[in-house]
Amino acid sequence: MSQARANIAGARSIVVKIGSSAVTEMSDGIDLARLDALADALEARMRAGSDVIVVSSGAVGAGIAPLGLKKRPRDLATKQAAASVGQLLLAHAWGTSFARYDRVVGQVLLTADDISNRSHTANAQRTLDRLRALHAVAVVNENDTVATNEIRFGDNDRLAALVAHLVHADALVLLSDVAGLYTGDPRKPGPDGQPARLIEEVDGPEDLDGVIAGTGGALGTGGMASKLAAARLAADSGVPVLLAAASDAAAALGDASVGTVFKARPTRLSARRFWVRHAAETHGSLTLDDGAIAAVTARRRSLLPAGIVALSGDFSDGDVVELLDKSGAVRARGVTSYDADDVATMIGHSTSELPQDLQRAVVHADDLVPLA
Ligand SMILES: Nc1ncnc2c1ncn2[C@@H]1O[C@H](COP(=O)(O)OP(=O)(O)O)[C@@H](O)[C@H]1O
Ligand SMILES: N[C@@H](CCC(=O)OP(=O)(O)O)C(=O)O
Repeated sequence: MSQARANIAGARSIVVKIGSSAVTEMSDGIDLARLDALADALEARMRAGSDVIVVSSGAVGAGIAPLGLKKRPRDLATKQAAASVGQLLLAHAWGTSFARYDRVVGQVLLTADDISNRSHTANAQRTLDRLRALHAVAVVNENDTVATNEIRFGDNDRLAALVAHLVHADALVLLSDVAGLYTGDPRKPGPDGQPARLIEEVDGPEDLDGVIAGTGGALGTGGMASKLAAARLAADSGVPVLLAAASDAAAALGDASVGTVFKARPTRLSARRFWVRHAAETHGSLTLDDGAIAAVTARRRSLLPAGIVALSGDFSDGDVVELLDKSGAVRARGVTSYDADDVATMIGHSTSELPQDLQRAVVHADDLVPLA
């Protein structure tokens, strides 16, 4: 067995994300038998000594049938209505299922703002820690009824990876309706007419060459692309990921012998750079000339005002901004040392031309993270 699988099998703290497709059915709502089987596997892992946090999707899926809807709604208001009905049922179902083991469940609903705002992050972290200390299992979901399109995590794969980072988990397990990552959408033949193949191990980006990450099922949100993005995010924080079928939960949470394993990067991003890269909300952008793009991405230099050609947004010093190239592509993110009004006066000037109080870099190299 590979080291990454052994690390997941032996992880002391683990975040387990359960997809909508694993716990809900379009016409019947929550599938209680499948949910019980998942709770059995989660309880077994806790009894074996691991701390487990569950991130459960399925609120929207669970609300579809009771509201008499025919399919997963697309518009935000109906999705939120379905989630408000479904979340209640989902939390109750988890509570009832874990009660078979006298295990208490705590519901934790988070918005992206809770993770990008440092004081909210600390509160969420404290709640999760205390639930663990009290032997209760946290069941986390996005707080769908207040999350608008602009401020959504987008999908629970991303939320689960951010939670894994937040609680310093040793492993992330994504349970879906598919056995793992395939070379292409397993529902379709590949471009060569051959069926897609299961990839057992992803050690780095080179193992994803040619892989087609397609859309999800009728109940899921992000499909395979969001799982790959989440695996990348987890790898950045040093957390290995196992992607497996929910029907294989006992093996996935036992010896990790099933599904696709994503190795974590050996050198993890510092907490601050991880926050800049993945978690922080951005408040504006700076457009850079080609020389400045090369300096900040390839040579890892600080951003000086001479390389800035334009700015947008009303940011304050300490905010995270996007650094764009001239085509508008986001090439890096970083913490600005000045507010937008100051940067506007500095654009294009060399440092020596500026007054003493404006002679620091606009974004210091330590606070700047290039995007691949
Ligand atoms: N390369 C791929 N490998 C595996 N599954 C894929 C791939 N491309 C697309 N998919 C689809 O993604 C689905 C899982 O995504 P999704 O429905 O969003 O799951 P969940 O509800 O568990 O988050 C699978 O059922 C599968 O059909
Ligand atoms: N918060 C939403 C999650 C949507 C979502 O990301 O679904 P999935 O792709 O199945 O993990 C819900 O509970 O329905």
